[in-house]
Amino acid sequence: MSGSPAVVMRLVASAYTVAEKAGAIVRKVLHSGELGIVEKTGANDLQTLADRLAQQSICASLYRRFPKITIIGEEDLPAEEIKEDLIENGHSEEILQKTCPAEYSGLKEEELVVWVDPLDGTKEYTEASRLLHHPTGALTPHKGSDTSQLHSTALWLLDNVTVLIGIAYEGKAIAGVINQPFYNYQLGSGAELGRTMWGMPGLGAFGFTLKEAPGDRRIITTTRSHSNKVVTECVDAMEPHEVIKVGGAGNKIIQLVEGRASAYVFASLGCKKWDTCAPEAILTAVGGKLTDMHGNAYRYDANVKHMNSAGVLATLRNHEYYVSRVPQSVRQALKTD
Ligand SMILES: Nc1ncnc2c1ncn2[C@@H]1O[C@H](COP(=O)(O)O)[C@@H](O)[C@H]1OP(=O)(O)O
Ligand SMILES: [Mg+2]
Ligand SMILES: [Mg+2]
Ligand SMILES: [Mg+2]
Repeated sequence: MSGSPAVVMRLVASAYTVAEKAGAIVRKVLHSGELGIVEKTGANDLQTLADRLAQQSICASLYRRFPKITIIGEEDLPAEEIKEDLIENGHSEEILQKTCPAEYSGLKEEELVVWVDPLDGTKEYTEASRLLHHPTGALTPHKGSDTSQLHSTALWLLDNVTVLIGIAYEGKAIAGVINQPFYNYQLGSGAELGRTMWGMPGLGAFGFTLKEAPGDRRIITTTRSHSNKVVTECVDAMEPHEVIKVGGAGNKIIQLVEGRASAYVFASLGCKKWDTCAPEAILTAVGGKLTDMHGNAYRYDANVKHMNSAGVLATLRNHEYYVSRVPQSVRQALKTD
């Protein structure tokens, strides 16, 4: 490679390190026990101090380096001076060494739209915190006790949490970074927590080992905290061998690419563009697909509606099968934009 790296590669390289910093903020707020929870539209739509700080950190850090990009973050925050210790100036040297796919090498800052979900799986994050900071002391569990059980549940919930930074060009998700702040929780105290995955269609996906779910089983991953009758009806229509209910859109895409699930099915509104942009880029980079329940692609232009009104259907393989199983009643309930 000659000359300076392509703008989009520099942006992904920065987003990688910025997502790591956001992940560290998410861990720190959890340990403080002071979550500062705010209800947005209701009890299942929450915002915490971690969502706020992580978004401020991500947006301010990226804008400092790339002043002309458009960033759309989940949280509505007042414009204010960001504390310097929230700024991340680093980047991943490894990403800068990669060759940018030719079609993206000439993209300009002002053509890129960045979709930021500072904390995906907020509901699970707050539930985990409640368990960990339970008066019976689940933070310091004794083996075999009830608190040990609470502790395990809390850690399992925390594994649902991710930080999502997606990059779009001409309405398409062309790069994505996912940080999973509590990855490796099974290794116990003292283990270094967190990992970062990233991907770009045409270049590949990194930070995990791609694995396909068993071809002879339909394992459906779906919502844990935003279910309703239509959601359940649609999962049942897939004739699943197994259903896994977990939190977070990022987390469910990780399950697809690591072979724990064959399809992510969410026949409801609720997920927004920042939930799906980064996951879609990584999934597409390994040959998968993310669409609405009709099999139509979502667009990520700066001016699109934020809500993914026609649901989310994502697979690594056999997308058409799952689209074909969506019941007529669901198709009618969820119209393509
Ligand atoms: N009804 C809803 N209200 C608010 N956010 C939702 C809703 N449904 C889904 N989401 C967002 O999509 C993610 C995936 O959904 P689910 O966990 O239910 O499968 C959630 O973690 C949440 O993102 P976030 O946690 O960033 O607010
Ligand atoms: Mg939210
Ligand atoms: Mg989210
Ligand atoms: Mg969020």
